[in-house]
Amino acid sequence: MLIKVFRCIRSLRLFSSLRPDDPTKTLDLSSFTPDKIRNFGIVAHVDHGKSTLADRLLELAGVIRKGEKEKLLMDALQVEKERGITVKAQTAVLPYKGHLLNLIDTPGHADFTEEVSRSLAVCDGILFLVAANQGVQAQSIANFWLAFERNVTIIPVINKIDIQGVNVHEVETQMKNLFDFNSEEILRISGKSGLNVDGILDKVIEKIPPPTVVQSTQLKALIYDSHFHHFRGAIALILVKEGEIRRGSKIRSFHGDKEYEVQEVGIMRLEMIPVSSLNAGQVGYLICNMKTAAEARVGETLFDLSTPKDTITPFEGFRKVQPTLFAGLFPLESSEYEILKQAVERLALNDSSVVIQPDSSRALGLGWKVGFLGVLHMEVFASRLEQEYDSTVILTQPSVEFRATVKDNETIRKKRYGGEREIRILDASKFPNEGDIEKFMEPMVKVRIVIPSEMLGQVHSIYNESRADVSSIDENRLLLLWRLPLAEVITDFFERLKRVTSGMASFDYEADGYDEANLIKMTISINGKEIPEFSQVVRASTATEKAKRMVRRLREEIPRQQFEVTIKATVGESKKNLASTVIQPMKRDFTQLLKGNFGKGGMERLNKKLGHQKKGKERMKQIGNVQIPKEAFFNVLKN
Ligand SMILES: Nc1nc2c(ncn2[C@@H]2O[C@H](COP(=O)(O)OP(=O)(O)OP(=O)(O)O)[C@@H](O)[C@H]2O)c(=O)[nH]1
Repeated sequence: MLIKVFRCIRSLRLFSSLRPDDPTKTLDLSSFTPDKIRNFGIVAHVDHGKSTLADRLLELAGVIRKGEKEKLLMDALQVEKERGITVKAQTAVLPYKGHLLNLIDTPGHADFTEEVSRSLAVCDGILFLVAANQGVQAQSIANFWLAFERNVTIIPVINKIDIQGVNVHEVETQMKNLFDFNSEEILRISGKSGLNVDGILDKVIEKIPPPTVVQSTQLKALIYDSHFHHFRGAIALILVKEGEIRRGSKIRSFHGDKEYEVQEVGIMRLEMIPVSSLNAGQVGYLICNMKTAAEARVGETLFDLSTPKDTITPFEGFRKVQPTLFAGLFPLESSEYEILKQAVERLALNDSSVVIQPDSSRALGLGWKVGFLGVLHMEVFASRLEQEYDSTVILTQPSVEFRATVKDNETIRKKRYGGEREIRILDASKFPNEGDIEKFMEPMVKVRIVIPSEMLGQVHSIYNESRADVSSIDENRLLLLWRLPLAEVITDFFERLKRVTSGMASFDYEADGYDEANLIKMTISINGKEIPEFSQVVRASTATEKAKRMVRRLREEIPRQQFEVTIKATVGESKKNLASTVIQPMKRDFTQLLKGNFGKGGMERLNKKLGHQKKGKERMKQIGNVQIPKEAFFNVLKN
C-alpha cells in the first residue's frame, strides 16, 4: 500500500512539477530507453468498458487523482460525451514502475474500424476487453482478428465481473471456443469498482514486448493520427521508430515532400505536455509549421532534413480508406458556404476517414459530396460540425457506390461516359440511361451478427432473399455470417435487427465485393418538379416498398402549405407510378382570423405566432414554391 502511494506521488511529481505552459522547462524522457516503453491499446465492443478502464489505469499510474475523471475525461469531445461513445482515438502516457506506458484509446463502433486499425499500427499489444454481462459480441470478434492479423500480443480480459448474476464461466467458454484462450491467461476485472485492476499494468509490462526500434542517429517517425487545433494548427501524433526528434529539429515529409522546423514535441497526458525530445520507441505529439490539413497526413513518414531522401524507405501506408456511403452536405444558408468550407476542411483533418469533393444542388446551392464509413460516422461528423464549429448543415440521403458496365458500343461510351467502360453511380442524379447499360452492380458486405439462440427465426425474417451461415459460440448464443447488399444494411437492416431482437443482437460488417443487381432510379417529385435530393437508386424488387415509405415520410415531414402539394415516386424519368400522395392545403388563414376576432390581445398573440413562424422559416428550404424543413432531408431516411 505504502509503496503504491509513494509510486503515485512520484509519478504525479514527474508530471505536475513541470507545467505544460512553462516554456523554459520541459520533461526529459531520455532515460526511457525502448526496453522501458510499452505501447498498448484497449480494444472492445462498444460499451464494454474501455474508457472506464482507461481512467482506472490513469489513476493507478498517478496521472489523474480518483474522482478527477469528470474534469479530465478521456472522451474529451462533446459529441462523444453526448452519444456515450468514443470516436477519436486518444493517447495518454502512464508512468509506471520506471516504465513509460503509452495507452492508445480506440473506438469500439463498427464504423470506426479504421481508427482501431490505425491505433493498432503503433501498439505492440492490446488488452482485449469483453464485458461479462454481454459476452463476446460482433465487434469483439472483428477487433480480435484485426489485432491477430497485425501480430500484436493479446491479453484477454473479462470486465464488469462485479455485476450481479453474470456468468463469467460462460464468457470464458466463448473466448476459448472462438479465440483459443485458456482460462488461466484470462484476467477477470471490474473497471468500475477497480477489482483486480491493479495487476493489469504489471501484466502489460510482463507480456507486451517493448517497441522494436532501429538504433540510428537519424530520425524516422510515423504519423499515425492527426487533428487540427483551433489555435495551434495541425498536430500530428507520431511514433518515433529511429533516432530522435526535438524542438528545432529540421525535418522533411516523405510523401508531402515539405521541409519543417519542429516547434514542439511532447506527450499526451490528456492535455499536451512538452518534452525536450522524443526518442526511438516513444509515442507523442509534434507541432511544426504544417499549414494545411493535408500535410499531417496519417501514414506519412518524417525524417531528418539532412538525410538524402533516396536513402529513406517510407513506412507502409495505411490501408486506403474506402467510404461505404456518400451524402450531400450543404450549408443551411448559402451565405454560410465559406464559413462551412473552413469548418469542413478542418474537421476533415480530425477525421481522415472522410472523403470530400465539391458538389452543388439546384435546391441547396454549393456544397460537398462526402464519403463516410457508415451512418453513425456520418451523424457524428454532422454533429461535430454543429457543435465544434457552430455550423448548421443539411445532409442529404446517403447512397452507396453502385457501378454499371456500359454496353460495348464506342459511340455511346465516348458520347455519354467519357469513353469509360465501367462507371460509378454515387447518387440518383448520375443514374445512366438504362438502354446504355449492359449490367448494374451493387456493393455487398459480410455481416457478422451475434444473437441469443432463440431469436434465429425472427432474425432470418428480416431479409428473405438469402440466408445466413449459423454456428454456435456457446450453449445460448449463435454467430451468423451473412452476405447482404450494403444498401440494405445501411438503411434498414440494422434498425430492423434491433427491433426484432429488442436490442439483444450485436452487429458488424465488412466490404465483400460487388454483385450484379437489377437497379432502377426511383424519382421523387413534388408538385411535378423532381427533387434530386430525395430520388434514389434502388433494387427493382424493393422499389415499390421503398417508394411507399419515402412518400409516407415526406408527407409526415412537409407541413401543410397554402396550396395542395402532390408527392410522387416514379420509375426513372417515366410516368410509371410507384407511390403518390396529396397534402391538402391549410384550411383557413389564421392571421386574418386573429386580426378580425381578437382586437388588441389578438395582435400580441399574432405577433408571437409570426415570430415563431419566422424562426421556423429560417429552418426551411424553398423548393419550387414548397417549403421543406431542413430536417426532412435527413429524417426521411430514418426508420
Ligand atoms: N458494472 C460495471 N459497469 C461498468 C464497468 N466498466 C464500465 N462500466 C459501465 O459501462 C458503461 C460503458 O462504459 P465505457 O467505459 O464508456 O465503455 P466504452 O467501451 O469506453 O464505450 P465506447 O467508448 O462507447 O466504446 C458505462 O456506463 C460504465 O459505467 C464495470 O466493470 N462494471
